[in-house]
Amino acid sequence: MTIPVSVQALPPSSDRVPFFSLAATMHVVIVLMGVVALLFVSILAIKRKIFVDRVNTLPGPPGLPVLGNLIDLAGFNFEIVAAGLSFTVDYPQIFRVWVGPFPYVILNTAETVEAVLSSVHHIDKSSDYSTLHPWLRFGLVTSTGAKWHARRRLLTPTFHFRILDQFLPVFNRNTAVLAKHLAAKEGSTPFNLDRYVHLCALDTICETAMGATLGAQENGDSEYVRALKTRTCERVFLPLANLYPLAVTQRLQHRIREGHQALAVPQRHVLRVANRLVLRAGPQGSARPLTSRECRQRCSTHLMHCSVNQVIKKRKDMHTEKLVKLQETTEDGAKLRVAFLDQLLLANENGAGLSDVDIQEEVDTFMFGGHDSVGTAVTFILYSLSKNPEIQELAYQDIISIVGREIRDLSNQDLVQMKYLERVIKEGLRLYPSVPLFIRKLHTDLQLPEVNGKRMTVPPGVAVIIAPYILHRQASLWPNPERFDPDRFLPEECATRHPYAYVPFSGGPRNCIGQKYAMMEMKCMIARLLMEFKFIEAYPGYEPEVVGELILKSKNGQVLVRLQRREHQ
Ligand code: HEM
Repeated sequence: MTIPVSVQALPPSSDRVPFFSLAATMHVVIVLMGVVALLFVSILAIKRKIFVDRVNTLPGPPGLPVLGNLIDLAGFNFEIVAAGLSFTVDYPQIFRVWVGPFPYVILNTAETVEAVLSSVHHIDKSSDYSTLHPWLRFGLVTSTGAKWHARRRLLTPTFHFRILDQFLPVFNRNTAVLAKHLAAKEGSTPFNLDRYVHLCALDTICETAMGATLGAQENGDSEYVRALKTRTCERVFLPLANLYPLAVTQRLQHRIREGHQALAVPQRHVLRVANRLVLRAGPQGSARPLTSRECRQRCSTHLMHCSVNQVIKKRKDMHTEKLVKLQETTEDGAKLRVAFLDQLLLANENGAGLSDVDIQEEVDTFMFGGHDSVGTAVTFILYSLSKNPEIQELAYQDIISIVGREIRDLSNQDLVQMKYLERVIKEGLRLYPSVPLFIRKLHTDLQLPEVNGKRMTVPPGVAVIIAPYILHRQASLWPNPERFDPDRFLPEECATRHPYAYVPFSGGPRNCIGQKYAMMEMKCMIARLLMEFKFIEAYPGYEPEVVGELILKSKNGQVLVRLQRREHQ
Protein backbone atom coordinates (compact mmCIF):
# COMPACT_ATOMS: atom_id res chain seq x y z
CA MET A 1 0.00 0.00 0.00
CA THR A 2 1.36 3.41 -0.87
CA ILE A 3 1.12 6.27 1.51
CA PRO A 4 -0.42 9.24 -0.19
CA VAL A 5 2.25 11.81 0.25
CA SER A 6 2.11 14.81 -1.93
CA VAL A 7 5.60 16.19 -2.43
CA GLN A 8 4.16 19.32 -3.98
CA ALA A 9 2.24 19.91 -0.73
CA LEU A 10 5.50 20.60 1.17
CA PRO A 11 6.45 24.27 1.45
CA PRO A 12 9.57 25.52 -0.34
CA SER A 13 12.78 24.43 1.47
CA SER A 14 13.56 27.97 2.78
CA ASP A 15 10.22 28.06 4.57
CA ARG A 16 10.44 24.54 5.76
CA VAL A 17 11.59 25.23 9.38
CA PRO A 18 8.33 25.19 11.18
CA PHE A 19 7.53 27.98 13.62
CA PHE A 20 7.49 25.67 16.64
CA SER A 21 11.11 24.64 15.97
CA LEU A 22 12.28 28.32 15.92
CA ALA A 23 10.49 28.86 19.20
CA ALA A 24 12.13 25.72 20.54
CA THR A 25 15.56 26.98 19.53
CA MET A 26 14.84 30.32 21.19
CA HIS A 27 13.70 28.46 24.21
CA VAL A 28 16.88 26.42 24.33
CA VAL A 29 18.99 29.60 23.92
CA ILE A 30 17.10 31.35 26.70
CA VAL A 31 17.43 28.33 28.97
CA LEU A 32 21.13 28.13 28.14
CA MET A 33 21.58 31.83 28.86
CA GLY A 34 19.71 31.37 32.10
CA VAL A 35 21.95 28.46 33.04
CA VAL A 36 25.07 30.46 32.19
CA ALA A 37 23.77 33.45 34.15
CA LEU A 38 22.88 31.19 37.06
CA LEU A 39 26.33 29.61 36.90
CA PHE A 40 27.92 33.03 36.77
CA VAL A 41 25.88 34.29 39.72
CA SER A 42 26.59 31.06 41.62
CA ILE A 43 30.32 31.43 41.01
CA LEU A 44 30.14 35.06 42.19
CA ALA A 45 28.07 34.01 45.21
CA ILE A 46 30.51 31.21 46.07
CA LYS A 47 33.46 33.56 45.62
CA ARG A 48 31.75 36.17 47.77
CA LYS A 49 30.94 33.55 50.41
CA ILE A 50 34.56 32.40 50.50
CA PHE A 51 35.67 36.03 50.74
CA VAL A 52 33.17 36.87 53.50
CA ASP A 53 34.11 33.71 55.43
CA ARG A 54 37.80 34.55 55.15
CA VAL A 55 37.20 38.09 56.38
CA ASN A 56 35.02 36.80 59.20
CA THR A 57 37.83 34.59 60.49
CA LEU A 58 39.35 37.87 61.67
CA PRO A 59 38.16 39.12 65.05
CA GLY A 60 35.54 41.85 65.06
CA PRO A 61 32.12 42.89 66.26
CA PRO A 62 29.25 40.77 64.92
CA GLY A 63 27.29 42.46 62.15
CA LEU A 64 23.92 42.15 60.44
CA PRO A 65 23.46 40.65 56.98
CA VAL A 66 23.95 43.30 54.26
CA LEU A 67 24.21 46.16 56.76
CA GLY A 68 27.25 44.73 58.51
CA ASN A 69 28.26 47.08 61.32
CA LEU A 70 26.57 50.17 59.87
CA ILE A 71 24.29 50.49 62.85
CA ASP A 72 27.21 50.41 65.29
CA LEU A 73 28.95 53.05 63.19
CA ALA A 74 25.83 55.21 63.00
CA GLY A 75 26.01 55.36 66.80
CA PHE A 76 29.30 57.19 66.31
CA ASN A 77 27.96 59.41 63.54
CA PHE A 78 30.14 57.36 61.14
CA GLU A 79 33.31 58.68 62.66
CA ILE A 80 35.72 55.82 62.26
CA VAL A 81 38.23 57.14 64.78
CA ALA A 82 35.64 57.37 67.57
CA ALA A 83 34.10 54.03 66.56
CA GLY A 84 37.54 52.42 66.22
CA LEU A 85 38.57 53.56 69.69
CA SER A 86 35.46 51.97 71.16
CA PHE A 87 36.00 48.68 69.28
CA THR A 88 39.55 48.43 70.66
CA VAL A 89 38.06 47.80 74.11
CA ASP A 90 37.02 44.31 72.94
CA TYR A 91 39.52 43.91 70.11
CA PRO A 92 42.67 45.75 71.15
CA GLN A 93 45.03 44.45 68.45
CA ILE A 94 43.19 43.84 65.23
CA PHE A 95 39.55 43.89 64.18
CA ARG A 96 37.39 43.98 61.10
CA VAL A 97 34.22 45.95 60.52
CA TRP A 98 31.71 45.68 57.69
CA VAL A 99 30.57 49.01 56.33
CA GLY A 100 27.60 47.56 54.52
CA PRO A 101 29.18 45.15 52.02
CA PHE A 102 32.68 46.67 52.35
CA PRO A 103 35.09 45.08 54.85
CA TYR A 104 37.73 47.14 56.66
CA VAL A 105 40.44 45.76 58.89
CA ILE A 106 42.04 47.99 61.52
CA LEU A 107 45.55 47.07 62.61
CA ASN A 108 46.58 48.16 66.04
CA THR A 109 49.95 46.55 66.80
CA ALA A 110 53.34 47.82 65.68
CA GLU A 111 54.14 44.47 64.05
CA THR A 112 50.97 44.29 61.95
CA VAL A 113 51.33 47.96 60.95
CA GLU A 114 54.88 47.23 59.85
CA ALA A 115 53.66 44.32 57.74
CA VAL A 116 51.60 46.73 55.63
CA LEU A 117 53.67 49.89 55.62
CA SER A 118 57.05 48.31 54.97
CA SER A 119 55.70 46.28 52.07
CA VAL A 120 56.36 47.34 48.50
CA HIS A 121 53.16 45.54 47.41
CA HIS A 122 50.50 47.04 49.63
CA ILE A 123 50.97 50.64 48.59
CA ASP A 124 47.71 51.37 46.80
CA LYS A 125 45.21 53.75 48.34
CA SER A 126 41.67 52.52 48.88
CA SER A 127 38.72 53.87 46.90
CA ASP A 128 37.85 55.96 49.94
CA TYR A 129 40.18 58.60 48.58
CA SER A 130 38.12 59.00 45.42
CA THR A 131 36.37 62.14 46.66
CA LEU A 132 39.78 63.81 46.45
CA HIS A 133 40.09 62.98 42.75
CA PRO A 134 38.10 65.93 41.39
CA TRP A 135 40.48 68.28 43.18
CA LEU A 136 43.87 66.49 43.29
CA ARG A 137 43.20 64.25 40.29
CA PHE A 138 46.03 61.70 40.43
CA GLY A 139 48.84 63.55 42.17
CA LEU A 140 51.24 61.84 44.55
CA VAL A 141 48.72 61.35 47.38
CA THR A 142 46.06 59.75 45.20
CA SER A 143 48.00 58.01 42.42
CA THR A 144 48.83 54.32 42.31
CA GLY A 145 51.03 51.82 40.51
CA ALA A 146 53.62 52.85 37.94
CA LYS A 147 52.47 56.47 37.91
CA TRP A 148 53.01 56.78 41.68
CA HIS A 149 56.49 55.18 41.39
CA ALA A 150 57.57 57.55 38.62
CA ARG A 151 56.21 60.64 40.39
CA ARG A 152 57.71 59.69 43.74
CA ARG A 153 61.11 59.31 42.05
CA LEU A 154 60.71 62.67 40.35
CA LEU A 155 59.52 64.55 43.43
CA THR A 156 61.79 63.11 46.13
CA PRO A 157 64.75 65.40 45.27
CA THR A 158 62.49 68.45 45.61
CA PHE A 159 62.50 67.80 49.38
CA HIS A 160 66.28 67.62 49.69
CA PHE A 161 67.50 69.41 52.84
CA ARG A 162 69.47 71.96 50.81
CA ILE A 163 66.26 72.98 49.11
CA LEU A 164 64.34 73.02 52.37
CA ASP A 165 66.95 75.36 53.89
CA GLN A 166 66.00 78.08 51.44
CA PHE A 167 62.41 77.98 52.73
CA LEU A 168 63.45 79.03 56.22
CA PRO A 169 63.09 82.77 55.48
CA VAL A 170 59.54 82.06 54.28
CA PHE A 171 58.74 80.18 57.52
CA ASN A 172 60.24 83.01 59.60
CA ARG A 173 58.45 85.76 57.69
CA ASN A 174 55.01 84.19 57.86
CA THR A 175 55.42 83.28 61.53
CA ALA A 176 56.27 86.92 62.26
CA VAL A 177 52.97 87.92 60.64
CA LEU A 178 51.20 85.27 62.72
CA ALA A 179 52.83 86.63 65.90
CA LYS A 180 51.65 90.12 64.96
CA HIS A 181 48.04 88.91 64.66
CA LEU A 182 48.25 86.87 67.86
CA ALA A 183 49.61 89.86 69.78
CA ALA A 184 46.24 91.52 69.22
CA LYS A 185 44.59 88.57 70.98
CA GLU A 186 46.62 88.86 74.17
CA GLY A 187 44.48 88.98 77.29
CA SER A 188 42.13 87.00 79.45
CA THR A 189 39.60 86.10 76.75
CA PRO A 190 39.99 82.68 75.12
CA PHE A 191 40.16 82.75 71.31
CA ASN A 192 40.29 80.24 68.48
CA LEU A 193 43.97 79.60 67.76
CA ASP A 194 43.21 77.11 64.98
CA ARG A 195 42.13 79.71 62.44
CA TYR A 196 45.25 81.89 62.81
CA VAL A 197 47.70 79.00 62.64
CA HIS A 198 46.00 77.49 59.58
CA LEU A 199 46.12 80.76 57.67
CA CYS A 200 49.83 81.08 58.42
CA ALA A 201 50.49 77.51 57.25
CA LEU A 202 48.50 78.26 54.11
CA ASP A 203 50.53 81.38 53.29
CA THR A 204 53.70 79.38 53.80
CA ILE A 205 52.78 76.43 51.60
CA CYS A 206 51.52 78.76 48.88
CA GLU A 207 54.83 80.54 48.74
CA THR A 208 56.98 77.42 48.91
CA ALA A 209 54.86 75.35 46.54
CA MET A 210 54.03 77.97 43.93
CA GLY A 211 56.32 80.92 44.62
CA ALA A 212 53.19 83.05 44.95
CA THR A 213 52.05 85.16 47.88
CA LEU A 214 48.51 84.47 48.94
CA GLY A 215 48.26 86.89 51.86
CA ALA A 216 45.71 84.66 53.61
CA GLN A 217 46.74 86.02 57.01
CA GLU A 218 45.93 89.54 55.90
CA ASN A 219 42.79 88.53 54.03
CA GLY A 220 41.42 85.30 55.49
CA ASP A 221 38.23 85.79 53.53
CA SER A 222 39.66 85.59 50.02
CA GLU A 223 37.95 83.37 47.43
CA TYR A 224 40.75 80.80 47.43
CA VAL A 225 40.79 80.50 51.22
CA ARG A 226 37.02 80.01 51.34
CA ALA A 227 37.11 77.43 48.58
CA LEU A 228 39.97 75.54 50.24
CA LYS A 229 38.07 75.49 53.52
CA THR A 230 35.10 73.97 51.78
CA ARG A 231 37.19 71.29 50.07
CA THR A 232 39.16 70.29 53.12
CA CYS A 233 36.09 69.63 55.27
CA GLU A 234 35.80 66.27 53.47
CA ARG A 235 35.06 63.28 55.62
CA VAL A 236 37.34 60.31 55.62
CA PHE A 237 34.94 57.40 55.64
CA LEU A 238 34.00 57.85 52.07
CA PRO A 239 31.90 54.82 51.16
CA LEU A 240 29.40 56.54 53.41
CA ALA A 241 29.45 59.54 51.15
CA ASN A 242 27.98 57.15 48.57
CA LEU A 243 25.32 56.10 51.03
CA TYR A 244 24.69 59.75 51.48
CA PRO A 245 21.00 59.85 52.39
CA LEU A 246 21.86 57.57 55.28
CA ALA A 247 24.65 59.80 56.39
CA VAL A 248 22.85 63.12 56.24
CA THR A 249 22.75 63.55 59.94
CA GLN A 250 22.16 66.83 61.67
CA ARG A 251 25.85 67.48 61.76
CA LEU A 252 26.38 67.07 58.03
CA GLN A 253 23.41 69.27 57.27
CA HIS A 254 24.95 71.87 59.51
CA ARG A 255 28.19 71.55 57.58
CA ILE A 256 26.44 72.09 54.28
CA ARG A 257 24.91 75.29 55.62
CA GLU A 258 28.32 76.28 56.94
CA GLY A 259 29.86 75.59 53.53
CA HIS A 260 27.42 77.87 51.75
CA GLN A 261 28.18 80.57 54.23
CA ALA A 262 31.89 79.88 53.79
CA LEU A 263 31.55 80.41 50.06
CA ALA A 264 29.44 83.47 50.76
CA VAL A 265 27.66 83.18 47.44
CA PRO A 266 23.96 82.55 47.09
CA GLN A 267 23.07 78.90 46.61
CA ARG A 268 21.35 79.89 43.35
CA HIS A 269 24.73 81.00 42.02
CA VAL A 270 26.49 77.88 43.29
CA LEU A 271 23.95 75.74 41.45
CA ARG A 272 24.33 77.72 38.23
CA VAL A 273 28.11 77.43 38.18
CA ALA A 274 28.04 73.77 39.17
CA ASN A 275 25.50 72.91 36.51
CA ARG A 276 27.56 74.73 33.90
CA LEU A 277 30.48 72.56 34.94
CA VAL A 278 28.36 69.44 34.57
CA LEU A 279 27.32 70.50 31.08
CA ARG A 280 30.92 71.23 30.20
CA ALA A 281 31.91 67.75 31.38
CA GLY A 282 30.30 66.45 28.16
CA PRO A 283 28.80 63.03 27.61
CA GLN A 284 30.58 61.58 30.65
CA GLY A 285 29.18 64.29 32.88
CA SER A 286 26.20 63.15 34.85
CA ALA A 287 22.95 64.86 33.92
CA ARG A 288 21.35 64.15 37.27
CA PRO A 289 20.65 67.07 39.56
CA LEU A 290 23.44 67.83 41.98
CA THR A 291 23.14 67.68 45.73
CA SER A 292 24.06 70.88 47.51
CA ARG A 293 27.20 69.19 48.80
CA GLU A 294 28.31 68.37 45.27
CA CYS A 295 27.55 71.92 44.14
CA ARG A 296 29.67 73.32 46.88
CA GLN A 297 32.53 70.95 46.20
CA ARG A 298 32.46 71.48 42.43
CA CYS A 299 32.38 75.23 42.80
CA SER A 300 35.30 75.23 45.19
CA THR A 301 37.31 72.82 43.06
CA HIS A 302 36.72 74.89 39.94
CA LEU A 303 37.74 78.03 41.72
CA MET A 304 40.90 76.51 43.11
CA HIS A 305 41.88 74.94 39.79
CA CYS A 306 41.48 78.32 38.09
CA SER A 307 43.59 80.12 40.70
CA VAL A 308 46.40 77.57 40.61
CA ASN A 309 46.25 77.45 36.84
CA GLN A 310 46.78 81.18 36.65
CA VAL A 311 49.82 80.98 38.92
CA ILE A 312 51.30 78.15 36.86
CA LYS A 313 50.75 80.07 33.64
CA LYS A 314 52.40 83.18 35.05
CA ARG A 315 55.28 81.15 36.40
CA LYS A 316 55.78 79.40 33.07
CA ASP A 317 55.96 82.76 31.32
CA MET A 318 58.52 83.92 33.86
CA HIS A 319 60.57 80.84 33.14
CA THR A 320 60.56 81.44 29.43
CA GLU A 321 61.54 85.03 30.03
CA LYS A 322 64.29 83.76 32.32
CA LEU A 323 63.00 85.96 35.12
CA VAL A 324 63.47 83.22 37.69
CA LYS A 325 67.07 82.25 38.15
CA LEU A 326 66.55 78.63 38.89
CA GLN A 327 70.09 77.52 38.93
CA GLU A 328 71.89 80.19 40.86
CA THR A 329 74.81 78.65 42.69
CA THR A 330 75.46 79.44 46.34
CA GLU A 331 78.91 79.78 47.91
CA ASP A 332 79.02 76.10 48.86
CA GLY A 333 78.11 75.04 45.36
CA ALA A 334 74.50 74.12 46.09
CA LYS A 335 71.92 74.91 43.49
CA LEU A 336 68.98 76.97 44.59
CA ARG A 337 65.41 76.42 43.52
CA VAL A 338 62.66 78.87 44.15
CA ALA A 339 59.52 76.78 44.70
CA PHE A 340 58.29 73.23 44.13
CA LEU A 341 56.54 74.47 41.02
CA ASP A 342 59.80 75.82 39.64
CA GLN A 343 61.38 72.47 40.16
CA LEU A 344 58.62 70.75 38.26
CA LEU A 345 59.00 73.25 35.42
CA LEU A 346 62.73 72.72 35.46
CA ALA A 347 62.27 68.94 35.45
CA ASN A 348 60.14 69.44 32.37
CA GLU A 349 62.82 71.50 30.68
CA ASN A 350 65.06 68.49 31.32
CA GLY A 351 62.62 66.16 29.61
CA ALA A 352 60.34 64.91 32.42
CA GLY A 353 57.43 65.27 30.02
CA LEU A 354 54.88 66.56 32.53
CA SER A 355 51.73 68.04 31.01
CA ASP A 356 50.08 71.16 32.44
CA VAL A 357 47.56 68.93 34.18
CA ASP A 358 50.36 66.77 35.64
CA ILE A 359 52.02 69.87 37.05
CA GLN A 360 48.77 71.23 38.38
CA GLU A 361 47.85 67.99 40.17
CA GLU A 362 51.17 67.93 42.00
CA VAL A 363 50.94 71.58 42.98
CA ASP A 364 47.38 71.01 44.23
CA THR A 365 48.64 67.95 46.11
CA PHE A 366 51.32 69.98 47.89
CA MET A 367 48.78 72.65 48.74
CA PHE A 368 46.52 69.96 50.22
CA GLY A 369 49.23 67.90 51.94
CA GLY A 370 51.24 70.82 53.20
CA HIS A 371 48.87 73.22 54.87
CA ASP A 372 46.08 71.55 56.83
CA SER A 373 48.38 68.91 58.34
CA VAL A 374 50.88 71.47 59.63
CA GLY A 375 48.12 73.84 60.77
CA THR A 376 46.43 71.10 62.78
CA ALA A 377 49.69 69.84 64.30
CA VAL A 378 50.90 73.29 65.43
CA THR A 379 47.47 74.18 66.83
CA PHE A 380 47.17 71.01 68.91
CA ILE A 381 50.79 71.17 70.09
CA LEU A 382 50.33 74.74 71.34
CA TYR A 383 47.03 73.73 72.92
CA SER A 384 48.80 70.80 74.66
CA LEU A 385 51.43 73.22 75.97
CA SER A 386 48.68 75.50 77.28
CA LYS A 387 47.46 72.49 79.32
CA ASN A 388 50.98 71.59 80.50
CA PRO A 389 52.64 74.85 81.65
CA GLU A 390 55.68 73.14 83.21
CA ILE A 391 56.49 71.43 79.88
CA GLN A 392 55.95 74.73 78.06
CA GLU A 393 58.45 76.35 80.43
CA LEU A 394 61.04 73.62 79.73
CA ALA A 395 60.55 74.13 75.98
CA TYR A 396 60.89 77.90 76.40
CA GLN A 397 64.11 77.52 78.42
CA ASP A 398 65.49 75.14 75.79
CA ILE A 399 64.74 77.67 73.05
CA ILE A 400 66.18 80.76 74.73
CA SER A 401 69.28 78.82 75.79
CA ILE A 402 69.96 78.46 72.06
CA VAL A 403 68.56 81.66 70.56
CA GLY A 404 68.83 84.14 73.43
CA ARG A 405 65.96 86.36 74.52
CA GLU A 406 65.96 88.68 71.57
CA ILE A 407 63.28 87.93 68.98
CA ARG A 408 65.02 87.22 65.71
CA ASP A 409 64.72 85.00 62.67
CA LEU A 410 65.70 81.44 63.43
CA SER A 411 68.47 79.73 61.52
CA ASN A 412 68.68 76.08 60.65
CA GLN A 413 71.49 75.65 63.19
CA ASP A 414 69.16 77.03 65.89
CA LEU A 415 66.43 74.57 64.95
CA VAL A 416 68.73 71.55 64.83
CA GLN A 417 69.79 72.21 68.43
CA MET A 418 66.23 72.41 69.82
CA LYS A 419 66.05 68.82 71.01
CA TYR A 420 63.47 69.33 73.73
CA LEU A 421 61.16 71.17 71.36
CA GLU A 422 61.57 68.30 68.91
CA ARG A 423 60.35 65.89 71.58
CA VAL A 424 57.40 68.19 72.35
CA ILE A 425 56.42 68.16 68.68
CA LYS A 426 56.73 64.38 68.47
CA GLU A 427 54.59 63.94 71.55
CA GLY A 428 52.03 66.38 70.13
CA LEU A 429 51.86 64.31 66.94
CA ARG A 430 51.47 61.17 69.01
CA LEU A 431 48.34 62.40 70.74
CA TYR A 432 47.04 64.47 67.84
CA PRO A 433 48.36 62.97 64.59
CA SER A 434 47.21 65.36 61.83
CA VAL A 435 46.38 62.39 59.61
CA PRO A 436 44.39 60.29 62.11
CA LEU A 437 44.08 57.32 59.78
CA PHE A 438 45.01 56.16 56.31
CA ILE A 439 43.71 53.30 54.23
CA ARG A 440 45.37 50.84 51.84
CA LYS A 441 43.57 48.48 49.50
CA LEU A 442 44.95 44.93 49.37
CA HIS A 443 45.45 43.29 45.97
CA THR A 444 47.16 40.21 47.37
CA ASP A 445 47.01 38.27 50.64
CA LEU A 446 48.46 40.09 53.64
CA GLN A 447 50.15 37.65 56.00
CA LEU A 448 50.15 39.13 59.46
CA PRO A 449 52.74 38.36 62.11
CA GLU A 450 51.44 36.44 65.11
CA VAL A 451 48.86 38.24 67.23
CA ASN A 452 48.25 36.51 70.58
CA GLY A 453 49.90 33.38 69.24
CA LYS A 454 47.55 33.33 66.23
CA ARG A 455 48.58 33.76 62.60
CA MET A 456 46.07 35.58 60.42
CA THR A 457 45.78 36.40 56.73
CA VAL A 458 43.82 39.32 55.38
CA PRO A 459 42.45 38.49 51.91
CA PRO A 460 42.76 40.72 48.84
CA GLY A 461 39.85 43.10 48.35
CA VAL A 462 39.91 44.26 51.97
CA ALA A 463 40.78 47.86 52.87
CA VAL A 464 43.31 48.00 55.68
CA ILE A 465 43.15 50.96 58.05
CA ILE A 466 46.12 52.21 59.97
CA ALA A 467 44.98 54.73 62.52
CA PRO A 468 47.82 56.56 64.28
CA TYR A 469 45.22 58.22 66.51
CA ILE A 470 44.30 54.77 67.87
CA LEU A 471 47.71 53.10 67.66
CA HIS A 472 49.34 56.00 69.52
CA ARG A 473 46.90 55.42 72.39
CA GLN A 474 47.58 51.69 72.66
CA ALA A 475 48.34 51.31 76.36
CA SER A 476 50.67 48.34 75.79
CA LEU A 477 52.91 50.60 73.68
CA TRP A 478 52.35 53.90 75.46
CA PRO A 479 51.87 53.58 79.22
CA ASN A 480 49.42 56.16 80.56
CA PRO A 481 48.65 57.10 76.95
CA GLU A 482 46.63 60.28 77.55
CA ARG A 483 49.48 61.93 79.44
CA PHE A 484 51.47 64.53 77.47
CA ASP A 485 55.06 63.48 78.11
CA PRO A 486 57.79 64.53 75.64
CA ASP A 487 60.32 62.31 77.41
CA ARG A 488 58.75 59.32 75.72
CA PHE A 489 60.94 60.42 72.83
CA LEU A 490 64.26 60.43 74.68
CA PRO A 491 66.70 58.40 72.58
CA GLU A 492 66.84 55.58 75.17
CA GLU A 493 63.03 55.32 75.21
CA CYS A 494 62.84 55.22 71.42
CA ALA A 495 65.53 52.55 71.28
CA THR A 496 63.33 50.10 73.20
CA ARG A 497 60.14 50.81 71.26
CA HIS A 498 59.10 49.22 67.98
CA PRO A 499 59.69 51.77 65.18
CA TYR A 500 56.18 51.19 63.78
CA ALA A 501 54.55 52.00 67.14
CA TYR A 502 54.77 55.64 66.07
CA VAL A 503 53.66 56.52 62.54
CA PRO A 504 52.33 60.11 62.33
CA PHE A 505 54.02 60.42 58.93
CA SER A 506 53.15 56.84 57.93
CA GLY A 507 56.22 54.70 57.14
CA GLY A 508 57.92 52.63 54.48
CA PRO A 509 58.00 53.44 50.76
CA ARG A 510 54.79 55.49 50.81
CA ASN A 511 55.54 57.63 53.84
CA CYS A 512 55.04 61.39 53.97
CA ILE A 513 57.35 63.02 51.45
CA GLY A 514 57.03 66.34 53.29
CA GLN A 515 58.10 65.07 56.72
CA LYS A 516 61.36 67.06 56.95
CA TYR A 517 59.72 70.16 55.56
CA ALA A 518 56.92 69.82 58.12
CA MET A 519 59.29 69.33 61.08
CA MET A 520 61.31 72.36 60.07
CA GLU A 521 58.25 74.56 59.62
CA MET A 522 56.64 73.39 62.88
CA LYS A 523 59.84 73.95 64.85
CA CYS A 524 60.25 77.42 63.40
CA MET A 525 56.64 78.41 64.11
CA ILE A 526 56.41 76.97 67.62
CA ALA A 527 59.83 78.20 68.75
CA ARG A 528 59.15 81.72 67.56
CA LEU A 529 55.69 81.81 69.17
CA LEU A 530 56.91 80.39 72.49
CA MET A 531 59.62 83.06 72.61
CA GLU A 532 56.99 85.74 72.37
CA PHE A 533 53.96 84.30 74.18
CA LYS A 534 52.85 82.12 77.04
CA PHE A 535 49.97 79.88 75.97
CA ILE A 536 47.45 79.48 78.79
CA GLU A 537 44.60 77.00 79.19
CA ALA A 538 41.36 78.59 77.86
CA TYR A 539 39.57 77.75 81.11
CA PRO A 540 40.02 74.99 83.71
CA GLY A 541 39.21 71.60 82.23
CA TYR A 542 38.79 72.87 78.65
CA GLU A 543 39.28 70.13 76.03
CA PRO A 544 38.22 70.42 72.40
CA GLU A 545 36.31 67.43 71.10
CA VAL A 546 38.27 66.02 68.19
CA VAL A 547 36.89 64.30 65.09
CA GLY A 548 38.79 62.13 62.67
CA GLU A 549 38.25 63.73 59.30
CA LEU A 550 40.74 63.37 56.48
CA ILE A 551 42.74 65.63 58.77
CA LEU A 552 42.15 65.67 62.52
CA LYS A 553 39.90 68.55 63.52
CA SER A 554 38.17 69.96 66.52
CA LYS A 555 34.47 69.14 66.22
CA ASN A 556 33.28 72.74 66.31
CA GLY A 557 36.31 74.04 64.39
CA GLN A 558 37.71 75.76 67.46
CA VAL A 559 40.76 75.14 69.59
CA LEU A 560 40.73 77.73 72.34
CA VAL A 561 43.67 79.17 74.26
CA ARG A 562 44.54 82.38 76.07
CA LEU A 563 47.71 84.34 75.50
CA GLN A 564 50.09 86.29 77.64
CA ARG A 565 53.11 88.16 76.28
CA ARG A 566 56.44 87.15 77.79
CA GLU A 567 57.59 89.80 80.22
CA HIS A 568 61.13 90.28 78.97
CA GLN A 569 59.85 91.71 75.68
C1 HEM B 1 52.59 67.57 60.48
C2 HEM B 1 52.59 67.54 59.18
C3 HEM B 1 52.31 66.34 58.34
C4 HEM B 1 51.83 65.11 58.68
C5 HEM B 1 51.44 64.62 60.07
C6 HEM B 1 51.75 64.33 57.48
C7 HEM B 1 51.33 63.01 57.42
C8 HEM B 1 51.29 62.26 56.26
C9 HEM B 1 50.86 60.89 56.21
C10 HEM B 1 50.41 60.06 57.40
C11 HEM B 1 50.95 60.49 54.93
C12 HEM B 1 50.59 59.11 54.37
C13 HEM B 1 49.14 59.15 54.00
C14 HEM B 1 48.68 57.87 53.38
O1 HEM B 1 49.41 56.88 53.27
O2 HEM B 1 47.51 57.89 52.99
C15 HEM B 1 51.42 61.61 54.15
C16 HEM B 1 51.63 61.59 52.80
C17 HEM B 1 52.01 62.69 52.06
N1 HEM B 1 52.34 63.94 52.55
FE1 HEM B 1 52.35 64.47 54.50
N2 HEM B 1 52.17 65.09 56.42
C18 HEM B 1 52.53 66.32 56.90
C19 HEM B 1 53.04 67.38 56.18
C20 HEM B 1 53.24 67.39 54.82
C21 HEM B 1 53.78 68.48 54.07
C22 HEM B 1 54.26 69.79 54.68
C23 HEM B 1 53.76 68.12 52.75
C24 HEM B 1 54.21 68.87 51.53
C25 HEM B 1 54.83 69.98 51.51
C26 HEM B 1 53.22 66.78 52.69
C27 HEM B 1 53.03 66.08 51.54
C28 HEM B 1 52.63 64.75 51.49
C29 HEM B 1 52.50 64.00 50.26
C30 HEM B 1 52.73 64.54 48.85
C31 HEM B 1 52.12 62.71 50.62
C32 HEM B 1 51.88 61.51 49.70
C33 HEM B 1 53.16 60.71 49.62
C34 HEM B 1 53.00 59.47 48.76
O3 HEM B 1 51.93 58.89 48.68
O4 HEM B 1 54.01 59.09 48.16
N3 HEM B 1 52.92 66.35 53.96
N4 HEM B 1 51.62 62.68 54.99
